[in-house]
Amino acid sequence: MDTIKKSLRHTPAMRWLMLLLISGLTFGTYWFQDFFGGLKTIMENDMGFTSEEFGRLIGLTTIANMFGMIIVGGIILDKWGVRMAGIVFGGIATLGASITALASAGFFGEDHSTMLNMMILGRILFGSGLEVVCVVATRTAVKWFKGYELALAMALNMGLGRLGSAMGIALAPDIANGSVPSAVTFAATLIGIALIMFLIYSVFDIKLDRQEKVEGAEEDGEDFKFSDLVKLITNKSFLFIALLCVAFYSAVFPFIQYAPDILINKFEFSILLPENGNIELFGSTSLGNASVFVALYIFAIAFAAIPKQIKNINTRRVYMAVIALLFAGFLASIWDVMGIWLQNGSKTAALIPLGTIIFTPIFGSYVDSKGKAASLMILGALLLIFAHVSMSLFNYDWLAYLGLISLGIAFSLVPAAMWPSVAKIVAENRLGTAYASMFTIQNWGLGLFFWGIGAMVDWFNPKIVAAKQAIADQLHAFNLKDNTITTIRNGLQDIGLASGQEREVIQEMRFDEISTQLAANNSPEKVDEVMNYLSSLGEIPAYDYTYPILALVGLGVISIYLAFQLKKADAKQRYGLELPSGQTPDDE
Ligand SMILES: C[C@H](N)C(=O)N[C@@H](CCCCN)C(=O)O
Repeated sequence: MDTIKKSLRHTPAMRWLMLLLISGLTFGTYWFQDFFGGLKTIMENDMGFTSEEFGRLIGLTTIANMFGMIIVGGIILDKWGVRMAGIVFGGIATLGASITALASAGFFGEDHSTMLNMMILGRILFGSGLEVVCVVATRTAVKWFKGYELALAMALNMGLGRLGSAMGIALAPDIANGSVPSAVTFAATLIGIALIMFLIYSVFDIKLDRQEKVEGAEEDGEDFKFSDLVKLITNKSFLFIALLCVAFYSAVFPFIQYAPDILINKFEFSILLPENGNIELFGSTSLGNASVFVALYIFAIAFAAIPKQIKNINTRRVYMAVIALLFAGFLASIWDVMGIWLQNGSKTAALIPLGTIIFTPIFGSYVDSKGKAASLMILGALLLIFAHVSMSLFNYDWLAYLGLISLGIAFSLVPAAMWPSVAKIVAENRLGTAYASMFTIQNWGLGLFFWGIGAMVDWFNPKIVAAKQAIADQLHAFNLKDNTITTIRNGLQDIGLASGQEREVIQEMRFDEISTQLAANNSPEKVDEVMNYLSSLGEIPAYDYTYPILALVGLGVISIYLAFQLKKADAKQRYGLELPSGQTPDDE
């Protein structure tokens, strides 16, 4: 007993401090993975990106993982332990993020292709660290929390990842303020800070290792083995769940990247928040807006993850009532601003990852106590189809909100049912191989759809793409500060007279209205601002997203087929996916 008392991880404050230190990497990498989603319009206006180039930048982030980086990372993790793996792969992610930031600021050259290619190089490096860093964080949580509040620690860590995604998407346009490099540099700095936090963690990790050796504790070894892989892929249930993982996540993560742009183009949501849509804290609107997300995260955890820790039922009820009251007060205080946020592309899209923080632990508890995992995956796939159909084939705001809510529920439901099911299908000593191979093929699907959706947007909207580029090029050619509204208008009229694909769109423009509006808006000085005005006036038509989203409906249909096949295979192979946690069909 004496030795147990001496180990750092047996002190609650130490465990939670360690969780905070390691979760920085989860938060920072998820932010960096997703924040470009909030910047797509600004990247088009300010940097001349097409949707295909945007998709290529995001899609190629997965390339190292497609070709086995997760497997290599897993092997290194097993050989070197969490400390070294975290430092090496966190370092690679930080280096990649820094290169992306420098490239976006024109450090390697200011021409479009140099910027794009160097940003891609940075993202490839970042992606090489990304997935392994997430596994490191999970393994580290196990190392410190096994025998203690492991489920809560994992929920908090995953929740911080989702919070990173949500804040990245929602706040990137505010941080950029019309200039992409500021937002990229901010995102890269977050990973840098997270790496420093991990280095501080490492000092405690060394100490724990010394202490735990005294206790004789070992890390749980889940090495990747090719012989295990062969056994896994001949198992029908595993095959169906792995393919479901590819199809489902490919319909969700890429959609989230494009969701702000879809809401802006298809449902006419705002690109930037109007002044009265900002919340101020200590004189800063970025801080104020960010604080809303942090508060929502705290409420989500308080509702979904903490009650399980309270054993006394009466205490739990009082606790829930107090949290509900506080939440109602908080909502009332931001009610008006929320109305404006729900009309803004990036703020609304950010609610999808944010919602999962509350719903995933709730569905996770349901799966633990009642089972029905395979049926819930079928339900999740159905919700996914509804979400994408409602946003591709229809044009109603209320239906889009319903679609987004369904997507948020599906995004909480399927992972909550899927990941514990893998643990039922696969023996514990093969779990490392199972997750590594699932993540590897998942990255093929993600890469294809991140890139493919952008390519499809360009493919189905050639005239709008050409017109946007011609207008942005013309505006960049001016020094807006030195030009009058009349010069801008005449310049736009000139390209309207030119030949080319863009001609049709530009000739439709109502130039008098453009001048009046630009003048009324205090003669904007940034290309991005002028482009946004033109879009808000309807002078630049919106992209048609129908077919790109319909492709995701196809993934939903594949998901539902796979979920049914999984249920059938489970009935034969008797893994008990429909049973509560800890029960097997033989117990019945
Ligand atoms: C993209 C990444 N490979 C992924 O699948 N992330 C999952 C979390 C998986 C956690 C498994 N214990 C996600 O839902 O973000």
